[in-house]
Amino acid sequence: MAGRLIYLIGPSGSGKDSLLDAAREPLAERGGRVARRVITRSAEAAGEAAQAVSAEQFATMQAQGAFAMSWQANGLCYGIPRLVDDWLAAGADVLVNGSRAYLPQARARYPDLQVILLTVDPAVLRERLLVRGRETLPQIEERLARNAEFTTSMLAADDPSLSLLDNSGPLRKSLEKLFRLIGK
Ligand SMILES: Nc1ncnc2c1ncn2[C@@H]1O[C@H](COP(=O)(O)OP(=O)(O)OP(=O)(O)O)[C@@H](O)[C@H]1O
Ligand SMILES: O=P(O)(O)OC[C@H]1O[C@H](OP(=O)(O)O)[C@H](O)[C@@H]1O
Repeated sequence: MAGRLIYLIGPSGSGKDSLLDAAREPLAERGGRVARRVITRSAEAAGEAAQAVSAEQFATMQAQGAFAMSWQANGLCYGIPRLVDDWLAAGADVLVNGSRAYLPQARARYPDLQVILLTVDPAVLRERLLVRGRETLPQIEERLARNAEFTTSMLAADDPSLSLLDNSGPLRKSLEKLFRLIGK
């Protein structure tokens, strides 16, 4: 039986990567997987959970059909490896760090995907981006502006297929909520 794609989205800085990192082991114990993104950013900024590539490498990988999904945002290219399709076909549930803008395309390709929207108090969000310090101040302001636009439109849409998960509190609590939402 095919597994389910769980598409985690939310503002930059809301904690998607942190939650995915925390979910990796407990999900693996239940037969699930967390996808590793390919991103055109430096290896240092990409961290362990993503593969850093140059723009040229990304274009080559894309031309070779290396990605199940790919998008551009924040001046970067993002790819989700084709490997996730093998995992899904083998029956594993797969968690991915997705893009809000790419949701319609993701839905078209995976009609049964489960969408989880992370929310976080706006003041907490700003603070988290500043403390993380991965982007410059103008880049952080751009991300906050992009987030404000999406948050308003996504919540206004009142989409019943969207599950909301508030990550304003401790990560451990959010992890418990995530596993409840995905029924694991
Ligand atoms: N529940 C939490 N409590 C406190 N700090 C948190 C929590 N969740 C995440 N953080 C911190 O907030 C910052 C942003 O988290 P993270 O990088 O996981 O966000 P993200 O949604 O993946 O962002 P982006 O989309 O920009 O990659 C990090 O410094 C992380 O340690
Ligand atoms: O704004 P939207 O379209 O939701 O997503 C844009 C992209 O930016 C974030 O990644 P990161 O902060 O660069 O790691 C998200 O995870 C997503 O891939």
